[in-house]
Amino acid sequence: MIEIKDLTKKFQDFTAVDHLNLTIQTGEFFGLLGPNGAGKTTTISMMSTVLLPTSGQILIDGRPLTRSASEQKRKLSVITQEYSMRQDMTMDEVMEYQGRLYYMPRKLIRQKTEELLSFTGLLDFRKRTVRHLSGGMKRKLMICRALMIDPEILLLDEPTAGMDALSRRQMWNLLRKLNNHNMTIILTTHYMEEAQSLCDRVALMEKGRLDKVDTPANLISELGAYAVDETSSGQMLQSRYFHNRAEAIAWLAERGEDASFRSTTLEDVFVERMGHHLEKK
Ligand SMILES: Nc1ncnc2c1ncn2[C@@H]1O[C@H](COP(=O)(O)OP(=O)(O)OP(=O)(O)O)[C@@H](O)[C@H]1O
Repeated sequence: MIEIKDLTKKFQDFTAVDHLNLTIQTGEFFGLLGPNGAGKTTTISMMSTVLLPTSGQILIDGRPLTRSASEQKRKLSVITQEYSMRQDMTMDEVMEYQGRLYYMPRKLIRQKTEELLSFTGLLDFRKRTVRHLSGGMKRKLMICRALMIDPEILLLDEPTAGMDALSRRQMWNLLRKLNNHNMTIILTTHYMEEAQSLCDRVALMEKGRLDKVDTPANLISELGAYAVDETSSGQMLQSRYFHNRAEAIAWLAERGEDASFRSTTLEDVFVERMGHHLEKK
């Protein structure tokens, strides 16, 4: 279990993360969502101890996470937005280098490399250098590298940013597989469809503060699970949300041609909640 308690990060006078409180259960698939600058990456960076909190703390299984808490740190692996890998190394070499960093025996390094590259569908490309990998393959390789030390918790900062729809879905399947092996996964994403499809619960952040934490289904049902989009001359005007299907259909009938009916999505929740906050600026 991960407990984030009153976690705050200031950069000089600017507060990037403001008294954040969250509890994430073991085996949970958890999403950190929020507009640009909400504090998601800063939160992930504190969870990986790359950044130190200004105040507050993070507990892993009840014990404080600090830079020197090697037992707690070993439970976590982080995958950042940057491809922090040497371009001239092959996949095999990247994995071997990682294993050696953690003083793993050679035999175990070879065995885990085989196992992980096969698990992620990269085995056929193991002799390729990083320079010659596609963006999606590089991200998968970063996951393999992060899994080398058998972490219990995987932190991913925008794991599918810039990926095409097919590669994104492959990545989703891979993350689901890992989560099914009881790995706790925490990711940040700007893709609401991704969060809705993968996450057990999501936290909506805005300006460093927590706005709401819940399951995507609860957030959607709170807004109203039935949506009617109102249009005029093919232009989208606004969406209305209904808790009751019959009411939504009645409204649709009233609007005639200038409306369409659909299910509400997490993206609607995001736009409604975050748009509201922006208007208050
Ligand atoms: N090293 C730093 N020094 C000063 N300000 C910083 C630093 N790192 C982040 N910030 C600021 O903190 C705020 C939160 O940044 P963060 O990168 O955590 O946001 P984010 O939610 O991950 O955004 P995005 O979705 O754009 O990646 C931003 O306003 C950012 O400019």
